[in-house]
Amino acid sequence: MKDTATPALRAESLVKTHHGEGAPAHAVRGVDLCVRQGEFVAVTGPSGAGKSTLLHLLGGLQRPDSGSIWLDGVCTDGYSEAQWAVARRRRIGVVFQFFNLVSNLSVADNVELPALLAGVSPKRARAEREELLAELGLTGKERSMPGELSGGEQQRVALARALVNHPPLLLADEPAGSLDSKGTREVTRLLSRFHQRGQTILLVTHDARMASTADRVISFFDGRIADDAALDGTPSPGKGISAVLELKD
Ligand SMILES: Nc1ncnc2c1ncn2[C@@H]1O[C@H](COP(=O)(O)OP(=O)(O)OP(=O)(O)O)[C@@H](O)[C@H]1O
Repeated sequence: MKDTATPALRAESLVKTHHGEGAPAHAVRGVDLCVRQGEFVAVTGPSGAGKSTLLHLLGGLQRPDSGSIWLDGVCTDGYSEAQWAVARRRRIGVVFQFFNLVSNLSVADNVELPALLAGVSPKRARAEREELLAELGLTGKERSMPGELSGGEQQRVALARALVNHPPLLLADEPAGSLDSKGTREVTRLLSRFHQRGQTILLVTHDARMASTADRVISFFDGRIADDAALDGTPSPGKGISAVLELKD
């Protein structure tokens, strides 16, 4: 049985400084974070606050200068690239603003690829893909190439790809950042639907309506958590569902 007491994600004293051309950018300056199983957390904040860097650290796409990250209670200190790659295949789904689809693979192949890489049989990968594409309203698009789809459709394929291995945690960085308001509503509804089924989600977004569908909103400012709605002692108001119901076409 799933241990719901163990946080889906925990980070302690995370620090990351980028050394580029100019002055060092202190993107993450000591972040402690705990995300419960099944929680939907939105991270908001001004441009340059360090939100994307934080998500990259939590997904193992960049390494912290110091601090630790636990996935489902397992400490990732000392994880190799290969171990992070396995974690991203099995335990963390990642969706970014720009779809991250393989442009010369069909929709079907894009979605099945992570499953096949994780050792799932071709038959099961196909079944998972069919189920997800149907769920995301993409049946009939299997043979299309990413470049033949609208932005909203591409982002739904990216979601299918991120979720095909049923990762306990979904990290989404501005998943609707390149979409119009209709596409944003589509992605918002889908995230909410997956959350209602128990998916843990950590979402970075500039979109206030999208953030309002989460259980908890963290404001990130200058590399630090400036405000965390879960810290003020109020129980989660369950506003997520009502905010989604308010989203009209
Ligand atoms: N690879 C990098 N090399 C150098 N500096 C970087 C790098 N990535 C990010 N930075 C800097 O780190 C700081 C935080 O950037 P980050 O992208 O994490 O912020 P953000 O809150 O996600 O911004 P946005 O909302 O605009 O995407 C910024 O000053 C940025 O310029």
